Parts: sequence; C-alpha cells; structure tokens
Amino acid sequence: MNPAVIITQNLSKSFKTKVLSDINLTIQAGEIVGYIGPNGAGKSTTIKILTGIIPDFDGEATVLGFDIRKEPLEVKRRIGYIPENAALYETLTPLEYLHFIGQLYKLERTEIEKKGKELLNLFELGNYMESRMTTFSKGMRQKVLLIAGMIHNPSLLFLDEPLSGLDANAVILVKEILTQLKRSGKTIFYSSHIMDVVEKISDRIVIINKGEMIANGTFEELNSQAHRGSLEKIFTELTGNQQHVSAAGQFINILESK
Ligand SMILES: Nc1ncnc2c1ncn2[C@@H]1O[C@H](COP(=O)(O)OP(=O)(O)OP(=O)(O)O)[C@@H](O)[C@H]1O
Repeated sequence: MNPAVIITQNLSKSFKTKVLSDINLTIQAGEIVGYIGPNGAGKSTTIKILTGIIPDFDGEATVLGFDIRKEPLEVKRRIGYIPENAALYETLTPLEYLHFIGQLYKLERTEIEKKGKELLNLFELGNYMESRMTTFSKGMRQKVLLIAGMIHNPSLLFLDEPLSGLDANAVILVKEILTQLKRSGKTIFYSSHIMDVVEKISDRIVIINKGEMIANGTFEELNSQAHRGSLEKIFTELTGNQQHVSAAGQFINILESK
C-alpha cells in the first residue's frame, strides 16, 4: 500500500457552533479523493485546516508527514491549493500574478515565464496574458487560479470547487488533467458539487453532512450500500434531501402568490 499523505484523527472545528466533528481520514499517495457534501457541510473548513490556513482546531492532522498544527509552512511549501473564492490581485495581469505566486514557491523567473505562458495558452488565455484581470470573467479567473495552484508541480493538490465557472471545454480539460496527474502519482483531494465529475474521476468518495463524515468508499461501495445508481441519487439519499420536487413546487407557488 502507498504511504498515507493525509491522516486526520478526530479532526473537529467550532466557530460559534461545531462545524466539523471527529473526521477520521487516511488518504494514500496517488489517490483522487472526492470530498462532497451539502452547502455548509464543512468541506472548505476541512481543506483550510489541512492546508494550514485555519490554525486552530481540535484533533490531529498530518499532511505529507508534517503535523499541520506545528509545521504549517513545511506543508504549504509542498502542496498546491486552489481555493473556492480567491482574492486574485486583479490589477495584475495573469503573467504578473503567476510570477508573484511562482516566486513564493521559489521558482526561477525564466521557468515561471516559460511555464506560465505555455499553461495560459493551453487554457486559451494566450491573448489575455498581458491584460489586467479586472475585466476577466469568472471562468477566466478560475483558469488563472488553477495554473497558479499547480505551477510548482506539487505532489499533493487540494482543490475546492475547481470547476466553478468553467465552460464545458475547460471542464473536460481539467478532468483530464486531474486524471493524468493521478497517473503520474500525485494525490488529489478535491471538493465539488458536480456529481458526475466526482463519480467519474474519484478513486474514493467521502461524503460529509453537517460536519460529520457519513460515507467513505469507492463509488461501487457507496452504490452497493445505497442501491441508487448514480452519485447524485446516493448523495440526496444519504444527506436526506429528497424533497426537491415538492420544494421546487413550493418555490413557484410562493412566486405566484399574491
Ligand atoms: N470564518 C467563519 N466563521 C464562522 N463560521 C464559519 C466560518 N467559516 C465557515 N463557517 C461556518 O462553517 C460551516 C461550514 O462552512 P464551509 O465553508 O466549510 O462549508 P462547505 O461545505 O465548504 O460549503 P459550500 O458547499 O457552501 O462551499 C458553515 O456553517 C459556515 O457558516
């Protein structure tokens, strides 16, 4: 078995109330893990703890062999993180932004310039690399964030809703990049609401609901427990939200009421 690159023991977090309760995860090198759950379930909070952004939490978490509480910088240096809502420095151009990020990872200027241009071209941003990002669409910004999070070729990647705002072609490209990164031995921990993508590319799926882990297994294992046929159906069954037909009807009734 490959070594474990993420281990959590009773990982918990409270803000005013408890938002994560006793999450126990062991993720091996080379796995793609889809971390899914309803809005507010605690996905981003988990990722922010594992990437050293939220320093105070209960329980234990080890990432790439480092205790994240004690050695967050050692972890940050070695991972890639693509956040859900990042504050891009929009007055910069994509290339300037990649230089800024690349230098934090101690990459050479020439390497950043070469890789940055090639990667931006691949994401069809070649004509915009010298434009200020203030005018960029959501999807264009997301592409820059994806490149910035991976430009230093980390062995472990955290992606929080990485497909947000991307068009169908870009979604297909990112799916394929993740699959090929896995083939080259990288570990990917990512959260998404796009169930068919999670179903297709994950080796393992972890579902959390209200801060608690309610499922952890391959798609086949989850499917054999829930007998539902698609991840979307398993998800709605396990997270207890099967009222969407009546909720949609109520929504329209309220709109139409006088
Ligand atoms: N800084 C904070 N202060 C107080 N509460 C917070 C903070 N960050 C998150 N929370 C709360 O923690 C809970 C989990 O939030 P989190 O962002 O982890 O959910 P999520 O699963 O990523 O949701 P989504 O799918 O909507 O992005 C929510 O109830 C949220 O309001």
